[in-house]
Amino acid sequence: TRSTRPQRMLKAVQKNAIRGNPESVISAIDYFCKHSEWAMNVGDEKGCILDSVVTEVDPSTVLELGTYCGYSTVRIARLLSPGTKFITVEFNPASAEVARKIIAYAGLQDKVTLVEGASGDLIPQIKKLYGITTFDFIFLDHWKDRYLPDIKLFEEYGLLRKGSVLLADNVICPGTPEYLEYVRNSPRYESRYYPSHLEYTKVEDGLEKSLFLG
Ligand SMILES: CNc1ncnc2c1ncn2[C@@H]1O[C@H](/C=C/CNC(=O)c2cc(-c3ccc(F)cc3)cc(O)c2O)[C@H](F)[C@H]1O
Ligand SMILES: [Mg+2]
Repeated sequence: TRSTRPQRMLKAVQKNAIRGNPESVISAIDYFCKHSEWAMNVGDEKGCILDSVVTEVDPSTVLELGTYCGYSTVRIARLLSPGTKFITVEFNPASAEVARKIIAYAGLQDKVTLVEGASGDLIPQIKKLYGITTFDFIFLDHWKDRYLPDIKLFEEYGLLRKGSVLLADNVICPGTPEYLEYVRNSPRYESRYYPSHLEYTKVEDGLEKSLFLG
């Protein structure tokens, strides 16, 4: 049977990257997406914005929704201080398997807890299952129509604190209009748009950073 795109991406990492070297894993995936097959990783341009926000926040607790192949997981994990709790959520078992292998190839498996499941099911249980009270940094990159319902779950289950930073991918393309409207109009958030481009293209896209005010 034909391989999947994530499986071909993993092969490219195993062929072109250096085991234990996160930068080379990131470069190998970007090269694969630019020269072989486009894939919906946050990419190098938006990835640099992601890097700068993670570095600025220097979080002790991190949540990522939508692991996919683990590209942004590797980007984030490589910047975290020792002891940081990082949970990434992926409900497609095939994607989760590829992500685990890519994260391990980068040597970052001890920094990341990859949870297989749906964000809507996991969020209510995170405190109980992982002993996390609030998240300092959340990266949203899963189904675009789930950003808004999930941010409301964060509020409902008390997973945000004054100063929590949420960073959302694809707020222009494919777009997350309801989410944008919410975070930009709610008095409980201070939002800022970071203009960029859809990964590996010249199409306009960007990231929305939202600070929870408590
Ligand atoms: C709903 N709760 C979930 N819980 C756990 N894992 C989940 C959940 N929902 C999805 N997943 C998991 O998260 C991933 C889904 C990512 C979706 N991403 C995109 O669609 C997306 C699309 C484009 C795009 C732009 C232009 C174009 F022409 C074509 C595509 C660009 C992007 O950067 C994206 O991120 C994974 F696949 C799914 O199993
Ligand atoms: Mg995305």
